[in-house]
Amino acid sequence: MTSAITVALGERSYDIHVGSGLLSRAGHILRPLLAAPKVFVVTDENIEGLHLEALKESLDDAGLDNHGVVLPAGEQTKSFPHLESLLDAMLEARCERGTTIIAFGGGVIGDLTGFAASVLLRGVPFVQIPTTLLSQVDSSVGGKTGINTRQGKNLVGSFYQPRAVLADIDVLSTLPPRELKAGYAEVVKYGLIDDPAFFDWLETRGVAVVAADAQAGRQAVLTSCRAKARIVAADERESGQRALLNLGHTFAHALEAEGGYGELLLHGEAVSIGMVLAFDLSVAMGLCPAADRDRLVRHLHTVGLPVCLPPLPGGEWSVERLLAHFGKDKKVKDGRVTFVLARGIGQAFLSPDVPAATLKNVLDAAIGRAGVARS
Ligand SMILES: NC(=O)c1ccc[n+]([C@@H]2O[C@H](COP(=O)([O-])OP(=O)(O)OC[C@H]3O[C@@H](n4cnc5c(N)ncnc54)[C@H](O)[C@@H]3O)[C@@H](O)[C@H]2O)c1
Ligand SMILES: O=C(O)C(=O)C[C@@H](O)[C@H](O)[C@H](O)COP(=O)(O)O
Ligand SMILES: [Zn+2]
Repeated sequence: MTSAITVALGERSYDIHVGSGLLSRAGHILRPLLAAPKVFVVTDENIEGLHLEALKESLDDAGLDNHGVVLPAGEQTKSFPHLESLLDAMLEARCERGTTIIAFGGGVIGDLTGFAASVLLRGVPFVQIPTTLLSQVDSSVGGKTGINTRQGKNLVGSFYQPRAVLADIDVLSTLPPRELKAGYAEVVKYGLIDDPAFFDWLETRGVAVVAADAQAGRQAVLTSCRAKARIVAADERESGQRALLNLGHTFAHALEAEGGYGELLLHGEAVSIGMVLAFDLSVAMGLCPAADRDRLVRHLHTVGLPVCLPPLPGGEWSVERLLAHFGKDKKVKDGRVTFVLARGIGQAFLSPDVPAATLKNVLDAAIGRAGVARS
């Protein structure tokens, strides 16, 4: 069974299709949405070996003229050099304004491809076919595209909405366990933001989600996509409430940058640690009961996600360096970072008023615990 969730954005509205067997029907689902029969598929080398043939067959069956490129897998691909070679490949294949670009992969492929589509010929249509849990529950929806730069994570990019999202939950069966768990961190995020009942559900079914149980996975994807669609429809360009989707991310992006994008921590793992730090900060500011922070730590630990900084290979974590990354966060206004804090599970809110000393204490304590188990 397939469910469709609409991201309501006026003339830029689109559907997120969630279901089983969608890959084999992709061509027929997409055909009526395309301006021309030419498509250009962007994927990575892991997905190429596992799922690309099935997608190509489906596009051929629908009479689509398909071209494409296979990129290296991993976070390092979300970079200027790969953006350049991707745009070159698209131009070489004679992509036109009516050609639809298909991002077939995880968040790395989706973010890079969406950005390329937004600048190619000043904007060509694109579609997301997400293949990781993280990309199905988060990155394929909402139109944030971009790359990492030397200065920081996602600092160059665009808001550019896809024409459709096709989340085939069957493809999650080939995802390595570490990747499945990393994606699960973004699922937990929705419970923490404003859905305590969903967090309760995750406490009973989360272990099944990270064990690749299809029914639990489908439910997690559907609930997450509904939450993201609602938030994005209300605030597409993050002028307010959309920033709640950044819960844990100011910390996470700094950890990812310090750890060498993708080398030490996957994005979802960094988000897991970052959400704990956001709750630590909320507790330290006297805003959140410690019991809620402990409940979050327990749950993340139960599903096998990190809750503490890992040791930094070849160096030491530094409060000053982390603070310098925070200063480049996109939520900085008049030199002050807006943090996503919580009054409890399901009660996230935005605050530009975090005392510097409290933040420093929380970071000092986290660095002191680096590599140490916490429960
Ligand atoms: N745009 C947004 O709103 C948004 C939201 C969240 C995260 N992100 C970004 O997403 C990125 C992380 O995405 P990700 O976690 O999907 O990582 P990813 O794209 O690197 O994919 C993870 C790994 O899984 C492999 N893979 C993908 N699908 C597979 C499958 N079905 N079977 C087997 N292997 C498969 C990939 O080749 C890769 O090695 C980060 O750059 C993050 O910043 C963006
Ligand atoms: O869609 C959003 O909005 C998010 O913040 C989702 C995040 O999970 C995602 O990691 C996003 O890329 C972070 O955005 P950024 O603007 O902080 O780079
Ligand atoms: Zn994220």
